[in-house]
Amino acid sequence: MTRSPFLRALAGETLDTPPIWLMRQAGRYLPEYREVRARAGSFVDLCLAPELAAEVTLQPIRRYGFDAAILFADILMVPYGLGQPLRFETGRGPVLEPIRDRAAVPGFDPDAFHGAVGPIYDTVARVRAALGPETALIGFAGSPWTVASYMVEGGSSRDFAALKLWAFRDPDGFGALMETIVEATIAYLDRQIRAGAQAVKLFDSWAGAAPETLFERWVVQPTAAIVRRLRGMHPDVPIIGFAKGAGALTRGYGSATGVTALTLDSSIPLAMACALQAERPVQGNLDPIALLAGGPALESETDRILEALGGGPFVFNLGHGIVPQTPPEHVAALVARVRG
Ligand SMILES: Cc1c2[nH]c(c1CCC(=O)O)Cc1[nH]c(c(CCC(=O)O)c1C)Cc1[nH]c(c(CCC(=O)O)c1C)Cc1[nH]c(c(C)c1CCC(=O)O)C2
Repeated sequence: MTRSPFLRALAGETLDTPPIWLMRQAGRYLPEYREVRARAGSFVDLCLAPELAAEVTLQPIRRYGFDAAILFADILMVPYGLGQPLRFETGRGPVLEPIRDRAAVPGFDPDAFHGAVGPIYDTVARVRAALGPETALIGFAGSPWTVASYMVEGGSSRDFAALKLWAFRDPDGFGALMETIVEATIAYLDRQIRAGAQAVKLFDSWAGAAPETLFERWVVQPTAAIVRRLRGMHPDVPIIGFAKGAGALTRGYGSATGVTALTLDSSIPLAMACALQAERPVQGNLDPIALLAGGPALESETDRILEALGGGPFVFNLGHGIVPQTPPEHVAALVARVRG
């Protein structure tokens, strides 16, 4: 089977037209998503309903012909699978019962975990069966540091004080939590790959909250452990790392973790992106607000990125997720611009 453009770029090929997909390409900016969402019950219910989750995964592929689909689920399905109560409140985001000491750390029980999140593997299989060979399917999980941030803070956070206090004061106890998350994440991604995911992405959305010492110990090392073990099981499946907000620490992140490719957020200057691209394929990094703006600003921002990174192994993407207010026509205009 000829590989899709997306997988070719991740294998290090430079393509005449870079493949494109967008973070949060399935979501509230699409009327057809809002329609399914309204009849799904809760957001967690939607993530666990294979027919509906497959449908919303495919919606942006039908509309725009993106080069990759990303499984519709959430990074917080790992805490859910570990038995931590989870709900999403409108206007507030995720709400979890915080875990803040070693006594509260759950162990990893594979049967209970896969029993709870098993429908997600069905979604993967359904989506893979519905896609043509030219469209790749990406599986994903959060990186342990970011997943831990929600488990410890009990939701989104501004300063990550509870997370960092625990990591600084009690590295052994915090390490027990990280160990559980690492084991669950490996098992979860292994099952996504076996169900049909052809690449996986590790989202470390809050990597930028960690100072250098915590970054090395709790962002890099757990990610490296996941990469090493998954690669042993699935040597040909590319693994994309996304250490959002890591700034200058992004330089060492690729080689220290062993990820195949890097997603770059919009704060990474293109000169630095080019230097990183000399070592591994890169993906990014249009500002989602430029996509919201549309018009000449969107065109010039897009062209700068294409000029800087189009001459090497590259996947066009945003530097973070599409914002819900984005007009769907702006996405169509972006795809047309990238495909020339
Ligand atoms: C940090 C994080 C989360 N989830 C995710 C991350 C990492 C990427 C990032 O930094 O954004 C990853 C994620 N979340 C979702 C996907 C699905 C696939 C896709 O990208 O299209 C993916 C890959 C769906 C979702 N996950 C969520 C929605 C919106 C919920 C809804 O439709 O009601 C979607 C489509 C909810 C969610 N999920 C999360 C939060 C903080 C929220 C609330 C904020 C918000 O509402 O945007 C946690």
